[in-house]
Amino acid sequence: MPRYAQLVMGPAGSGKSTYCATMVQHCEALGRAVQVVNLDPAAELFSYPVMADIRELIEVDDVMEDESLRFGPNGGLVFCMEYFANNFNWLEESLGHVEDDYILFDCPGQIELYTHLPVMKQLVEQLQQWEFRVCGVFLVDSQFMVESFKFISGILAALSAMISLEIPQINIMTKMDLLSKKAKKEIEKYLDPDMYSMIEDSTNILKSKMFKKLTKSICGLIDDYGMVRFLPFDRSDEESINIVLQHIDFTIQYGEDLEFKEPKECEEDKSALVDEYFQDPVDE
Ligand SMILES: Nc1nc2c(ncn2[C@@H]2O[C@H](COP(=O)(O)OP(=O)(O)OP(=O)(O)O)[C@@H](O)[C@H]2O)c(=O)[nH]1
Ligand SMILES: [Mg+2]
Repeated sequence: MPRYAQLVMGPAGSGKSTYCATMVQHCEALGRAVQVVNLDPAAELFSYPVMADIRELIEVDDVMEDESLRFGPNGGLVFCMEYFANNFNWLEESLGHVEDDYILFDCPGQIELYTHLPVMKQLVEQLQQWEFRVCGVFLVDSQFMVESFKFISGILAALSAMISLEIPQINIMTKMDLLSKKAKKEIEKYLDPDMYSMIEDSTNILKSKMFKKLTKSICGLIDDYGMVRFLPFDRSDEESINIVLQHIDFTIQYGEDLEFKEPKECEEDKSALVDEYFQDPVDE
C-alpha cells in the first residue's frame, strides 16, 4: 500500500502552518485521517495536533546556545536540518507504519532549503524509499504577488524548488481572504500567467536597457518551463480548500488503491436504514 505525503514549503510567514491546520480540519470534516509532522526546529506553537516534532530530535535554541557552534538563527536552522538528514531513523520511528497514512510535513521557511541545500531532496528520496508518494506544496503569500515584479520573484522561488526536488508540485497563493475585491480581480491574471504580457507590464516601467533584457530573458525562461501555475487558497472558503486538496490528491493518485471500508456505525444501523428505505410512504 502506498503512503501519501505533502511537503508544505514556502518563504517565511507564507502560511505553511496555517495551511496544515486548515487541511487537517477540512479532512477531518470529510472523515479522512491526516497527520502533521513539524519539521521546523524553531517552531513554537501549533494550531494542529502534531504526530511528530523535529524539536524532539534537535532545537534551534540549543544549537544557538552551544558555545562551540555559535550559530545565529539561520545558520542554526541549517545545522539542525543537516543533523536531521543524518538521523532519518528518528523520523522512521516516529512515523511508524499505518496503512494508507497521509502526512503533511510542515517545513521551515528558510528559502535556501528549497533552492540549493540538499536536505529537502534527501528527505524526499528517503520518503520515497519508505513508499511515500510525495507532492510538493509551495506556498506564496498572495499579498506580495499583486505586482508583476514581486510575482516574478515568487514564481522563480517556486520554480527552483520544483526543479531541485524533482517531484510533482502544486503552487498556492495563500491569504486570499485578506485581498480587497480589486486586488482579487487583479490577481486573477497571475494565477495562470501569460509571461509575454508580463514582459510588457514589467519592462514598460524600466529605464535601463540591460535590466529590460534581463527581465525579458527571465520571463522567457519561466514561459519555457510552462509549469508554474498557482491555485488560490482562501482558508475561509471550503470550496477553495477542496479544489487545492483535489489537485494534490490527483498528483499523488490518492484514493486509487483505497479499499472500501464500511463505516462502523453504519454497519450496526444498516438493517434499520434498509428498513427505513423500504418503508411504505406515510400517508399525509
Ligand atoms: N487572514 C489570513 N491569515 C493567514 C493565512 N495564513 C496565514 N495567516 C497568518 O499569517 C501569519 C503567518 O502564518 P503561518 O502559518 O505561521 O506561516 P508559516 O509559513 O508557517 O511561517 P513560518 O513557519 O514562520 O515560516 C499568521 O499570523 C497567520 O495567522 C490566511 O490564509 N488568511
Ligand atoms: Mg510555520
